Amino acid sequence: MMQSEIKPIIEVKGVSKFFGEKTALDNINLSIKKGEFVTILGPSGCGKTTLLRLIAGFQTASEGVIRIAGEEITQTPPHKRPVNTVFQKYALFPHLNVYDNIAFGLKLKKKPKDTVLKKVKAALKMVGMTDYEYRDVNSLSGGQQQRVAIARAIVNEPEVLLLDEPLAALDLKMRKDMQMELKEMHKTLGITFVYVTHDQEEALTLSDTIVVMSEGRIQQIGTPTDIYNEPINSFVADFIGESNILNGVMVKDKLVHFCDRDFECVDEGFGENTPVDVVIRPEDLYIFPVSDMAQLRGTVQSCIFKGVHYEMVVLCHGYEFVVQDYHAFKAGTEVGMLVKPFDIHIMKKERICNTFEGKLIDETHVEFLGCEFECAPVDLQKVPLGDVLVDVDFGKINLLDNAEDGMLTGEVKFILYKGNHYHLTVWSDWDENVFVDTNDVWDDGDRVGISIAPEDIRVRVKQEER
Ligand SMILES: Nc1ncnc2c1ncn2[C@@H]1O[C@H](COP(=O)(O)OP(=O)(O)OP(=O)(O)O)[C@@H](O)[C@H]1O
Repeated sequence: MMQSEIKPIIEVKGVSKFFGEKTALDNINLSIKKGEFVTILGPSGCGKTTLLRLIAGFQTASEGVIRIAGEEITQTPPHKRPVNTVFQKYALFPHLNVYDNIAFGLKLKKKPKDTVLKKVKAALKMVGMTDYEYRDVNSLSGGQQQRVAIARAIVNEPEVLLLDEPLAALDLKMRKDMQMELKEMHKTLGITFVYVTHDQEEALTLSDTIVVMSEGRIQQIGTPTDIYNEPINSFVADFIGESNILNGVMVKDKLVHFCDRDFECVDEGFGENTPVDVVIRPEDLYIFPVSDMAQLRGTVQSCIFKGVHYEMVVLCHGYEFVVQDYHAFKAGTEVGMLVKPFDIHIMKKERICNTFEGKLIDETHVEFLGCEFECAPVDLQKVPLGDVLVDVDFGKINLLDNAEDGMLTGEVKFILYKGNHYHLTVWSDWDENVFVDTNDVWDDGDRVGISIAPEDIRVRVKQEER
């Protein structure tokens, strides 16, 4: 059957979830095909567990519709949905042995004893735990307990298996083994797996389709290769594997400028002289002793062995490039670098400065982000009092160690290193993102004060929306 002919088993349409003021999910649209292995991937707090819980029925959507196998189940309780969930914590009954844990659901449904026996044995075989049926679950290792949890979920023959970071509590070796086994199980069972993880490598290894989420929204849906090779924006590029992400300017079709020179690339349709993000994977930079062939010349800052390859940081035109190669170039070495047009990925910038909705109060005061800011005098003939837009450049937002010293406060949520500076997303306590370019080093989760000088606040007319 053609891929496109396969009916969706799960349809999520316009789904949002609010917890009080907090938007955990914002207009999610997702269609999952029968038999697919779909991974929902994203950093902590992006809403992936909430989405899974809505599909499972442990929580209800604030807006939108969820269908499973063609039936609307938005308000259907969990036990009436054709799904089973495996959680990160094994959630086994400690007073029951392995057999009784797995048989629990079947016994509840009053299935005949010999059917229960047959099904439990088959499930145990599937997870590689034959002969463990009479063991006390407390005597099992973490990995074995998780296998029992999976057996308990699949014994009910659900149409969809939901897995919420099921391997997160296991050590690295066990996790890798279990990943392979899960993939095998998926193939053998032929049912749909919806898998939640924050581990990009796990997502790339396991999935047919990856759904990348950030801040309650879907950023990109695609196959692992699509997502890795053609990330849609710098967030996805950074989240999926390591990348060099630089500010550049698309000069014209197939020509991009960064690091003080033009590079041929394959991208088109960005217009002329358009600011863009340029993404180059560390393995796509060729590094060699400096020669005329070099497009970029730089000095190696550090070189560490990573097991198979070396990872080097090369300082070049004030930008730090991460380069991976099988050959080591020692710190201090002058090197040349080359990148093929095909390996330069161009991404549209989602924004080039902060734009906030605000209210002009008088000639020198404007309200936005929940505060009243002093601004440079505004010509009231051109910009009347009332609703306005306020632009502030990324580099003109000051972050302060002492949160109380700011005009408002926030939390550093996402850090992107752009070769010669950091681009931060700060979630303000006014529940709006503030984007900041800085050379200072901040950590994810840092509480900060935010201040803006009056001369850096640009007020403009808010165009009537059509
Ligand atoms: N019951 C709740 N009440 C209030 N806020 C909640 C509740 N559940 C989740 N949230 C908030 O919704 C957002 C999304 O949470 P969710 O658990 O779905 O994220 P996640 O991507 O699964 O993160 P993690 O990997 O850390 O579990 C978070 O900001 C979280 O604090």
